[in-house]
Amino acid sequence: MAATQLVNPDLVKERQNAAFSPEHLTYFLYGGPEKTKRKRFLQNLVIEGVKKLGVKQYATVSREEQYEQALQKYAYLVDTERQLGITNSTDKALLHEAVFPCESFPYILQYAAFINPFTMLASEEQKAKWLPLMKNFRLVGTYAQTEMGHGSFLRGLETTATYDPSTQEFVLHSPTISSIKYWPAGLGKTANACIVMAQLITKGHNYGMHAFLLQIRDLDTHQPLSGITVGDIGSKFGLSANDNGFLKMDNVRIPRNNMLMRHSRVLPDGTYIEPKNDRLMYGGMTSIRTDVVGVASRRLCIAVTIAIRYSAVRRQSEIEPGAGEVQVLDFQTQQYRLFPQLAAAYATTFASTTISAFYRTVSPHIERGDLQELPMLHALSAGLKAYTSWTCADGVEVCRLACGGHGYSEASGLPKAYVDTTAACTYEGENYVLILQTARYLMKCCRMLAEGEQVPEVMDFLRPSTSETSRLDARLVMGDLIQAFAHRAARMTRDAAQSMQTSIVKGENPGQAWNSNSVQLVAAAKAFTELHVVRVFAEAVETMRGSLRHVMESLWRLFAVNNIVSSLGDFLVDGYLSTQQVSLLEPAQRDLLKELRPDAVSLVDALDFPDGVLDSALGRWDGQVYEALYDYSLRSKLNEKQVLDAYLKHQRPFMESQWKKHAASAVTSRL
Ligand SMILES: CCCCCCCC(=O)SCCNC(=O)CCNC(=O)[C@H](O)C(C)(C)COP(=O)(O)OP(=O)(O)OC[C@H]1O[C@@H](n2cnc3c(N)ncnc32)[C@H](O)[C@@H]1OP(=O)(O)O
Ligand SMILES: Cc1cc2nc3c(=O)[nH]c(=O)nc-3n(C[C@H](O)[C@H](O)[C@H](O)COP(=O)(O)OP(=O)(O)OC[C@H]3O[C@@H](n4cnc5c(N)ncnc54)[C@H](O)[C@@H]3O)c2cc1C
Repeated sequence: MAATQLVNPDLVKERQNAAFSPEHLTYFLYGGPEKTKRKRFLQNLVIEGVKKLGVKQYATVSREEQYEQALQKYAYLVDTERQLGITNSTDKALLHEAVFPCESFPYILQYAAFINPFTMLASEEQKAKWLPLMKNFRLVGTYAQTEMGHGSFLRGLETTATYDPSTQEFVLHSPTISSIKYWPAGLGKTANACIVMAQLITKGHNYGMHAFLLQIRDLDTHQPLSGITVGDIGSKFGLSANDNGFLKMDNVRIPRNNMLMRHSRVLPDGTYIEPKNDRLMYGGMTSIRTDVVGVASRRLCIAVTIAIRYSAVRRQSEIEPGAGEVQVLDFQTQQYRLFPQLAAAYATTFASTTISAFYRTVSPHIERGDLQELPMLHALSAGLKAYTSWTCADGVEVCRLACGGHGYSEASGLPKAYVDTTAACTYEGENYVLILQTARYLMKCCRMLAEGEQVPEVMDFLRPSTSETSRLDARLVMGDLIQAFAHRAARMTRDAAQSMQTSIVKGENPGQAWNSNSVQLVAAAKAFTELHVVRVFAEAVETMRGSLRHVMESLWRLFAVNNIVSSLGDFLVDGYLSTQQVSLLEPAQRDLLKELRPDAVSLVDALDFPDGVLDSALGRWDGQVYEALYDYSLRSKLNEKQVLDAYLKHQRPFMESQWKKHAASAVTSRL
């Protein structure tokens, strides 16, 4: 930040009073001083670069302009990446975040869900042929899986790819209205190609969902190809700059070699060669789910930075009559709403780092055909995607509400952060559907343990424990708190397994038993995922030292205590926590709020978002919120003219007609 920048005195004081060095925490988060320096260089570079493009603030332009600006910004982003020779995913993510702060963009799936799944599913020969075209944007693509009628239940997809051996082509077809591909990002207007997921039919047999590369538009004119009907699905709850699209295929013929043939193949005569494991087809989704954990977590980090800085600047009401108005952050209720979001922002940050690392470790094994860790990766990535997107979407909304009236203005940056985060609860697998996949894995581990088989180490919490009561006391020892989460997850998992068994004994088939116990199964899977998050947050804190360790341990404790208090029944039902132990928690929670209060602003400063990423009048580093809000309002499109055409067209005639009617009746009444 510029040294001469005029900073709100309350924020200056907050920063002076911190008990730890936020810079050290920033280094911890971004991998050390050098990497932090690089992060700042990259983000500031593109924030300045975008300003020079002359694009207008997201919230002040129409959907069509948002779309156009997003294309313009993306072209600038890719040029910059290429000029700087950037290829690693961390640098790329930082640049994307700075160019598209909490904003979607039409090319969002070019790498995430076009090039990546293609790389996983295509043969070496196919990669050699098409990857260069994809990487150089001759082919701009998306992932077309969801249909109007089916998104969750992939076996229900209706699009067919029927092999015709006489021409050695597949015929892609949308047989019904419900089979129209619907929702894929960038499909409406931007993509000229896509990966289409369709039911593969050869020699009269349906072999289930497979991936095909389909060109949908002419590479030069961009007109849709014959047999293709494609377009934008229309305005949505958010993500306005994205042209999520529909696609109808009317007997579109593609060469045999457009089926992605790394794992399964169709020979020229139509013979089907099976994959080693049909779950490999789902690999692309697992990769995106791990990314979504990070995306959601960054949104909450942004929201909590905005809300805490604003709460330190905003003064309203008195605590002691006559003593002057206080910073709203001094109200206990404000701390009670915001500090748990701050803790969750850090918790989900560490969860994201660890699931990405796990994915990077396991994916080369999967590539080599060793699928041993795949079920664990699937269960954990599905659970964390659901847990994090729920936690972060709810958290962003809490932050928005905690900013009072100004939180409702787009100038706060919070509405767009919310619509962007809540979308993550649905895309890449609806959260309930996904967390039930985690529950499926828990049930499998219970069975394995019952049969004396080995389970992965992370699932050891399911082994019967010697202690059925907690040792928790007023010191809130980290190990005791973690043990409480482990006990809850194990008990809820075993109870769900037991209920399933009871349903089966009563005569329900496995599907019915699953459905009649699914509320319990979801609760167990959430408890397991929360245990994981609590653990990885604790592991990160345990590597810290000194004053940083002290403050982060308090934040961790707040996360743990807050989550116990908000699901107290889970911990009390079997007497694991006593009422006496529980009675310690709420006072401890209040003490933690008080303890964290002086460090709150520095804890969000450490997240190190430049103003260009926050894109918020309320969350600015310098705290000059009223100037920024006023400036935003003056730039409203409605203020471009003093008297609008709409006044002449609708308002004045309406007022005149009302007045005339009223005057006439007044005259009549006088007669
Ligand atoms: C950054 C922003 C980007 C935004 C991009 C958004 C892009 C999108 O939204 S793309 C569309 C995403 N769509 C989805 O995620 C669809 C969700 N549905 C599914 O994944 C599946 O239909 C699912 C998993 C729910 C059920 O599949 P189904 O084959 O019926 O599974 P099911 O019978 O429950 O399980 C079969 C086996 O496969 C396993 N399995 C399922 N998925 C996976 C996977 N991804 N990896 C490994 N194993 C898997 C199950 O664990 C199960 O194993 P087991 O039999 O040993 O227990
Ligand atoms: C912003 C956005 C971007 C998207 N981008 C893409 C994209 O690029 N490519 C793409 O292919 N798709 C995309 N999608 C589609 C998305 O992946 C699906 O919408 C999502 O997987 C949910 O499927 P659905 O819409 O069929 O929901 P449904 O399954 O119809 O969900 C409706 C309700 O039924 C419940 N339900 C369904 N099945 C079960 C079950 N087995 N057990 C319990 N409850 C169940 C759900 O929990 C939910 O409450 C996008 C969606 C959005 C909103």
